Amino acid sequence: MKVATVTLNPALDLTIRADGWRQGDVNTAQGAQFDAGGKGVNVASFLADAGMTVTATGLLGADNPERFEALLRDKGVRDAFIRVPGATRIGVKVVDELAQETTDLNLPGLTPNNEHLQALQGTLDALAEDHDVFVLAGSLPPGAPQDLYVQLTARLRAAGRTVALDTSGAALRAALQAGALPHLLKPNIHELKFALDRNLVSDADLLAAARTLIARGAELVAVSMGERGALLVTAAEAVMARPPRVAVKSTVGAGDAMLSGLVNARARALTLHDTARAATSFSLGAITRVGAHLPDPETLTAFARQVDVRNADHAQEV
Ligand SMILES: Nc1ncnc2c1ncn2[C@@H]1O[C@H](COP(=O)(O)OP(=O)(O)OP(=O)(O)O)[C@@H](O)[C@H]1O
Ligand SMILES: O=P(O)(O)OC[C@@]1(O)O[C@H](CO)[C@@H](O)[C@@H]1O
Repeated sequence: MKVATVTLNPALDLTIRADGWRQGDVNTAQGAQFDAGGKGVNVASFLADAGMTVTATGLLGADNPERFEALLRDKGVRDAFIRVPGATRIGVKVVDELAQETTDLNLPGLTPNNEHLQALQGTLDALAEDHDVFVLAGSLPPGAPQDLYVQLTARLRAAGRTVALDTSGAALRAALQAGALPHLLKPNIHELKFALDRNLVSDADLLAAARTLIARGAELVAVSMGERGALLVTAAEAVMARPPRVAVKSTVGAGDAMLSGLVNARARALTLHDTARAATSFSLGAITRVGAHLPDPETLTAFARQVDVRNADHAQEV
């Protein structure tokens, strides 16, 4: 199975470790590192670590592509990014390991023109010839139409391809209102509340919301809730996956790892219980290191064993 990830608004992530830092103070930091990032780039990196054949496309700034090129080369991911003038945005991530907190400062990104968007469409049409799954992930770049993911999803579905979507804000709202929903959706709970304009208070509310999306054509909806885990819903089943407590190095990419685990589990035709376990183990692997990399298979298996997965039809309040 071949997977293509689509990152329209990648980011060069600058992770700064500053234990005990305080907003508005002069703070001392322990260290910093740059990583090629953006949700689809992270998914490509996780899936390559899981042994899958991956192509990464999207829009990449021509002025600072080196770290992205190096990551894709090192992981054996095919680079099908369209270069656009300017530098890819920086995403600042301040990690406080003492407080176990990660703070994100995401810049807006480069503005593509019509030519870039048409070139992207051409690349996707070509990839749709022989790629089975398309992962559309991350925010839209400034100036892009809010229904861009709706258009891409409709076209890829019409070509018979499987589509997974993880986005936020107005782009997610548009995607959830569209006629053709993606097969796989992984919003976090805040993104889902905003997109549906509903105050989802209990597990029952969440389950009902996910089921409306399933009724409208999605095959799997995974609503992630940070350290509280994730609710996974299909037409036949619903499960709640609670992670164990771990020492977090950075929560950046936790959701991307979960999405990668869902895609990987689908390729392996796992049951929903095993999918929940595997996807959560990917997230645990991601948050126990900085950068979008999975640990060795033994560590992943050990994490998977520690995930508490139960039927969610009679779940407790979240
Ligand atoms: N602090 C934590 N402890 C244990 N597991 C966590 C923690 N944070 C996240 N996870 C795991 O990662 C999964 C995805 O996390 P989360 O809901 O934060 O995704 P997200 O908001 O999409 O993340 P991002 O946008 O940063 O990639 C959770 O369902 C959970 O299994
Ligand atoms: O602005 P977006 O696209 O919503 O999020 C961008 C981003 O926070 O997502 C990844 C983590 O999920 C990071 O690598 C990146 O900086």
